[in-house]
Amino acid sequence: MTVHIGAKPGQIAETVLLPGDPKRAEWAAHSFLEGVELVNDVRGMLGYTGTWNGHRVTIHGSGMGMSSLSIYANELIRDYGAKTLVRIGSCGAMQAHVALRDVVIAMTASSISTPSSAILREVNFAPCADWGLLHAAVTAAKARGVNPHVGGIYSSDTFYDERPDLTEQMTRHGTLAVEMEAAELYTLAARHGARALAILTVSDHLQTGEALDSTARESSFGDMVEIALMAAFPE
Ligand SMILES: O=P(O)(O)O[C@H]1O[C@H](CO)[C@@H](O)[C@H]1O
Ligand SMILES: O=c1cc[nH]c(=O)[nH]1
Repeated sequence: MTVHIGAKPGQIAETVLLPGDPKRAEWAAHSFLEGVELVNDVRGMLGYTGTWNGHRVTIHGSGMGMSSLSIYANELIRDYGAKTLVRIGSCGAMQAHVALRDVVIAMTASSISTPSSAILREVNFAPCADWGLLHAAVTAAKARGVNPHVGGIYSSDTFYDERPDLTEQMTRHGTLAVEMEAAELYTLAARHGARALAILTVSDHLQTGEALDSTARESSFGDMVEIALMAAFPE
């Protein structure tokens, strides 16, 4: 047990899918895994372990924002031995050619700062996805008939952003979408020798103002979960 995860040693798999929303962890575990066991509910942050095609997988909420993700990713990697961490999140599209329900795979994630900035100090570290996972996710998406957008995203510290100039600059520099966790996940994985990837589904659009309702969000997230599992365990 750790401060924030009640699982016993051995109850967390080496491969962990990390949605921000603990309820998405519950839904994905029961929809895609077999032999599902609840392994954490400390603070309502649900984590489940089961199998997918015979492979052990944990699906565990990360909470919203890099500070929350940092707590769970640190404990999962350092205390439970997680080696592959795939974020399965929602995001806001920043480009006209990225549409609602599209899948975005983050090659890299820009940020203003992350919880790791204090360690990295003057270095503008470039957090990047694990190449093997990224390649496998693109292959998996295409095999499912999904054409993902692959490129840079922005990991924001705020959901209610009051810097339209910043959004404008990120958009101008080709950033595909905004979310709130990937930059710190990639940085922590790099520090601890783990593999990480963020696969996102577009839930709203910054340019058009369109947004999925909560039911549509759930039904649109299935592709993302399957792509994450196929990328973690390629044939
Ligand atoms: O849907 P999740 O995975 O929570 O991801 C996005 O949604 C939350 C904001 O609503 C932030 O956590 C952001 O990164
Ligand atoms: O962080 C997020 C997630 C979805 N949509 C946004 O605009 N921001």
